[in-house]
Amino acid sequence: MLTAPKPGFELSLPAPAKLNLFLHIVGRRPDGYHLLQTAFRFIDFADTLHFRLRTDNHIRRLNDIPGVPEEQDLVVRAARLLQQYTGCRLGAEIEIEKKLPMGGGLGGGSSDAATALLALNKLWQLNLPREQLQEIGLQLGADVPVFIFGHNAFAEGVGEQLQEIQMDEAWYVVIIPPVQVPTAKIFSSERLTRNTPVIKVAAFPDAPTRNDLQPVVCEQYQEVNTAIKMLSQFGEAKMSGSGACVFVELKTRQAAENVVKSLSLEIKSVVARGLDGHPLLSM
Ligand SMILES: C[C@@](CO)(OP(=O)(O)O)[C@H](O)COP(=O)(O)OP(=O)(O)OC[C@H]1O[C@@H](n2ccc(N)nc2=O)[C@H](O)[C@@H]1O
Ligand SMILES: Nc1ncnc2c1ncn2[C@@H]1O[C@H](COP(=O)(O)OP(=O)(O)O)[C@@H](O)[C@H]1O
Repeated sequence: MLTAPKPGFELSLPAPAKLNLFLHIVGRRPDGYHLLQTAFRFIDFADTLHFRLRTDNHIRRLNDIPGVPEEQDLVVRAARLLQQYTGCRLGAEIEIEKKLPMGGGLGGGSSDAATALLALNKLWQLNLPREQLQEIGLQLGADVPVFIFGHNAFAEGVGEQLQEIQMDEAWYVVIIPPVQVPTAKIFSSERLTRNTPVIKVAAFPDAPTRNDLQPVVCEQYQEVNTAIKMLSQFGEAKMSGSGACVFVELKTRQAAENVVKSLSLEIKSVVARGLDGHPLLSM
């Protein structure tokens, strides 16, 4: 998955999506953030980021992303935070080839930020260890650390306490409903249950699991409800994260492609392979 840099750039790197194979809300912190348990799996559906070194300290995003002003982009914020944290006086120009849906529950923005931290750590020759990059990443969002950790993981806390888990080969059909779900809105719902009993990591994947955010999202977004119903014909369909994307697991690529063929042409979907780890794990 690692490719030669695009001409004119020093580095071109993937930022893969994640699926939450389950997501239990087990409590709430005094600051309002939710304690959860989840299993993160990386898939081969990804954005691509291109990095060019600047010898001044400017950080520039080269392309427009509708709905995300440059200053709010998690990639730009990650780069600035890394500069602040290390005192580094170098800068970068960054192009983001966006494929992952926004507000999709696939962690696209978080993954872009994690790839930026890993890339700039190299480009600026900072040599920070991954654990330190994970701490910096956590300041940008609860989902950022796992993309730096790099292993498929069982996660606790707000998603930052990570244990590597091995996962079997699997293929996924992911439906991308035509809606964006704001994560904060779902977490603040009165209808959300916050008392699912804690499970042990060893209980996964055999223990019965679910996504506690799913009923709340399905109630508010009919498009997500419909996608779950459609995929339920083929297996246990679940929503990823706070939605809107919905997925079902299949054993082979062929089986996944057959599911896609049987869906109406109006339904936006992708077939993705479950990865053994993040493509930048060995970086
Ligand atoms: C739900 C999950 C599951 O992996 O994924 P997504 O649907 O976003 O992909 C994550 O927990 C999301 O992580 P992330 O998207 O990084 O969330 P953040 O930016 O940190 O938080 C956005 C908002 O969601 C709420 N939030 C988030 C995480 C958490 N454990 N408890 C919360 O209550 C907070 O209101 C926060 O202001
Ligand atoms: N580089 C980026 N890519 C996508 N979204 C970004 C980015 N930077 C900031 N955001 C903001 O983060 C929000 C959540 O995006 P994303 O992480 O892709 O979805 P989710 O959290 O549902 O998995 C977007 O709606 C957008 O406002």
